[in-house]
Amino acid sequence: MPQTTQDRDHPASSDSAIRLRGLHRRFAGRGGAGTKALDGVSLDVAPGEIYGIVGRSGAGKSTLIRCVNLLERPDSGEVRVLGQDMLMLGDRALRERRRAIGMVFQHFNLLSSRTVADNVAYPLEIAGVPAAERAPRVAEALSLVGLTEKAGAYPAQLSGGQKQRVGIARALAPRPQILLCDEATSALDPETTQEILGLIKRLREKLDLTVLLITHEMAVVKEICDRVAVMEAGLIVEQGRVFDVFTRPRHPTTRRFIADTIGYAVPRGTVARLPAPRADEERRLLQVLFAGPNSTRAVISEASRRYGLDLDIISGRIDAIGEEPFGLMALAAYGPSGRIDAAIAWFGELGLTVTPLDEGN
Ligand SMILES: Nc1ncnc2c1ncn2[C@@H]1O[C@H](COP(=O)(O)OP(=O)(O)OP(=O)(O)O)[C@@H](O)[C@H]1O
Repeated sequence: MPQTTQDRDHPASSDSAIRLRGLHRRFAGRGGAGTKALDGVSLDVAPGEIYGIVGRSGAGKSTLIRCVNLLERPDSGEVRVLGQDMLMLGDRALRERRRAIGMVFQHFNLLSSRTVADNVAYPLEIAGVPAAERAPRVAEALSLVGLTEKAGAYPAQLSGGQKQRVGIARALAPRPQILLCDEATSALDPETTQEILGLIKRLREKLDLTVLLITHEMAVVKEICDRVAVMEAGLIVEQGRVFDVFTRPRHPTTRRFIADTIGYAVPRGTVARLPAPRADEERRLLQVLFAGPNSTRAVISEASRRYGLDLDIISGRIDAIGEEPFGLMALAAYGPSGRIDAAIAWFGELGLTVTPLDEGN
């Protein structure tokens, strides 16, 4: 089955740090046809980028990210990491290759009986790194995450954010080129989430890492990712640069994710204070997202003149993704239904994104 994806800014796949092609993975179910966790997924992650995969529970995100280091084997498809065809590797070569791929987990997966330093040393022990070499590598990894002074502590003595720093240090100890983050901030409070995302961003710069992360939170993608893929039912339904996907979402699932993150419903009290529409007109609440050359308020007054509508600005704010700003405005549009539709279509032609808002959430 062809992949229903809408891709933008696809990098040259031969240069990809991670290249996935046509991945299928089905899990046997009780009696029935089973679950298609991956239904033909292709993806390219460029070296040095932070790439986010977002989707609701059950979309197939975990299965996909686990296919990159072959914790999960796809039934069919191609997995290339740093140019290496992973599915061709024997056990020993695969173990070696995995050292270039660090992984960070939602629930940290630390060994409670080991100190912080011994947790970080663990993957080096498994890899057979001699003890004399391990100590400086552990010190280096702990310094990168700012936890040098906790080397002798046990996981139970740490906060959630500190535990995740240990998880990251452990992933970095074998000096990987790629970091996989499986819902790395989902168990953390918002402030600690920001702290960990900031750390991942700094580590990417400092160590030239390529980061692939999965999350169910579009806010994480907005904060940290360069590009994003939206997954649903084992498929990527949309992918592209985060700014483009946020400001011009094409797939309904993406629109819902974006609305949850940046959209705002109009408070009930505000709606109650709006004038009622006349008998021959309709009132519709709209959110207009401005980005690029037409991001000016003049567009609103021109739409009002062109289509003979009253367009009341209820609220507005400027937001940004990375360094790129965009504007969000809530409008109450009054006029005949057909003319409101025509104005919405005209906004669309100008490249603005218009979304109906619920009255009174
Ligand atoms: N080992 C397994 N055995 C059977 N079914 C599985 C297995 N792993 C995943 N699945 C099923 O495959 C589908 C995709 O699961 P997956 O964990 O990849 O989704 P997800 O997007 O990561 O969701 P979540 O955020 O809840 O983990 C789900 O329907 C899940 O129940």
